[in-house]
Amino acid sequence: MNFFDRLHDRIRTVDSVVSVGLDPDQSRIPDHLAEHDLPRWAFNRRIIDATHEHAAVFKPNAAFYEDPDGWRALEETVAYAHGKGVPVLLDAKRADIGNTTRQYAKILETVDAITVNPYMGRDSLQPFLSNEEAGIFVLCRTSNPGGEDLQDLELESGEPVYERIAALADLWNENDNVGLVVGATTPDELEEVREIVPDIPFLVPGIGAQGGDAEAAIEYGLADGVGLVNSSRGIIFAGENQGEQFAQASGQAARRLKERLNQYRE
Ligand SMILES: O=C(O)c1cc(=O)[nH]c(=O)n1[C@@H]1O[C@H](COP(=O)(O)O)[C@@H](O)[C@H]1O
Repeated sequence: MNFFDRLHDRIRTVDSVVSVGLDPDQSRIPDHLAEHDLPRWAFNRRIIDATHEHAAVFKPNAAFYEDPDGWRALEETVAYAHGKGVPVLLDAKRADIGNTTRQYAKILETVDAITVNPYMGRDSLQPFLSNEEAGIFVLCRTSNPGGEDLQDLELESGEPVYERIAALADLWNENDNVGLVVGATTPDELEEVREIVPDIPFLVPGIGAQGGDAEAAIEYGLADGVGLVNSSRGIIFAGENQGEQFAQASGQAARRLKERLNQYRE
């Protein structure tokens, strides 16, 4: 079954478009978990237990797992999220020459969806795009301040680069498996990209810690009700100062974000 059909079902089941970002910064994991064999896994397991009822997906960012213990923690985390019935979107922002991307794309046997970087063009993404079952989220207009450095540059046609990426993503969407990443910190750009691609679901990061616009994230991020609004630190570290109760605060933060976003959903 196509990823976006599965996501549609998941969103309906939990009545939520919240993507819970699993970015377990080791310097912020509660002290009482430090003695655990894999503190990041111990942390994530408790976060998943507390938030899964509000999670349309879990989105681990690969940057937080790139060492041997991290890989094990990620493997456990993905399996556990799947055990709870929650799809996993790996935020890896991948792409390379085709021969290398063919290797990268094997991760889609383990996770349900991935973020990819369009900078190297279509052939660098083709092994991902060819996977009909997976969700492939192409970076379009990112939420960080430097997102404007390249993505806002005007082409000869007068359109900014991020709009061209959106138009290209539409062409790349032969398998109905492409999404776009557009940050909530630039609501005008969200609106513009939505006009170019009415039918493509967005992953909208930048809510919470980055201060993005939740209403715009829903108004423009969803296509036919399908899309994702991510918060990572705002959920997983909501109970940072609450010791062993930390996960309970994360559950409440996820539920509050769900309810806030649901006010704007039709
Ligand atoms: O691809 C992403 O998810 C992403 C794209 C983007 O434009 N901005 C952005 O913040 N992200 C990711 O979304 C998450 C945001 O985390 P918080 O700011 O803690 O909610 C991080 O994992 C970022 O790497």
